[in-house]
Amino acid sequence: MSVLEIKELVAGYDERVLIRNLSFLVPAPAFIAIIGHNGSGKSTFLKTLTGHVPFKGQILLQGQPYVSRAGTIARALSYLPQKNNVAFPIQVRELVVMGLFRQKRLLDHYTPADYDRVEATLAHLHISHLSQRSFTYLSGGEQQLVWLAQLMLQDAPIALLDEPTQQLDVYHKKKVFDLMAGWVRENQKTVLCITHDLLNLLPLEGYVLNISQPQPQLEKISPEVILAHQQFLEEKLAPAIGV
Ligand SMILES: Nc1ncnc2c1ncn2[C@@H]1O[C@H](COP(=O)(O)OP(=O)(O)OP(=O)(O)O)[C@@H](O)[C@H]1O
Repeated sequence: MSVLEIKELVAGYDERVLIRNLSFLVPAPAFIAIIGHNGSGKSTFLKTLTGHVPFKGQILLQGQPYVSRAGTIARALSYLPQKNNVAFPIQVRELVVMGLFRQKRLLDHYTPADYDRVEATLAHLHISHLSQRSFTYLSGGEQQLVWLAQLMLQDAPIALLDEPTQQLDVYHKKKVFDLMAGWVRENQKTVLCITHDLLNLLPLEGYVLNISQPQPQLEKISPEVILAHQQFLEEKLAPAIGV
């Protein structure tokens, strides 16, 4: 059974098709970097996978057709959007513990054991010192690391991340790419990660999918492949064609 299969996917908005006839197969847990120019449709593709953008074609998650069972989809996917705002004051540990929501019933309380898992995850990300801080006062990069902690607790087999390293310094960018590589290698997760940080991909095992190309397909990461995509992306994006 494949982890993820996309067959002749067409997706976009009323006036614009952004993803046209995309097909690929991820047979086993893997890291997939989704790259492309600004506005090429990378976020649109992830939002298609989360059910927020209408599509034609087929999406199979762990062998199940996308439209078959909503519960299956929710359990299979975790998603970290590009912009994730919190409009109320909340402590970091309270925000991170919400990552366990799938494992809880509606009125269940979080237990001391749940908070132990939160602390262990924060420690794994080297941000234990943020645990008691108020989330809204953290820096953009610190907030991004907190969202990653919450995503890790969700523990879904397929993680979708929209530019998780966008606001991070070079040290933390590298750490987060190492972390995602670890999820694949040690926890058999599949990670689809939108990024503009092509150089960070060089040491990784996995694939790139360049949404700016006319026929995007999975290509194994190697220095040559990354360099070719870097050069491709340094050119202007061809204008998208309307429906
Ligand atoms: N809900 C929407 N309705 C109509 N058009 C939209 C909608 N959301 C996004 N778009 C447009 O679709 C295009 C692709 O947007 P998308 O966010 O998928 O690009 P992206 O590749 O993720 O870009 P970036 O690298 O800048 O994050 C953009 O031109 C955007 O304005």
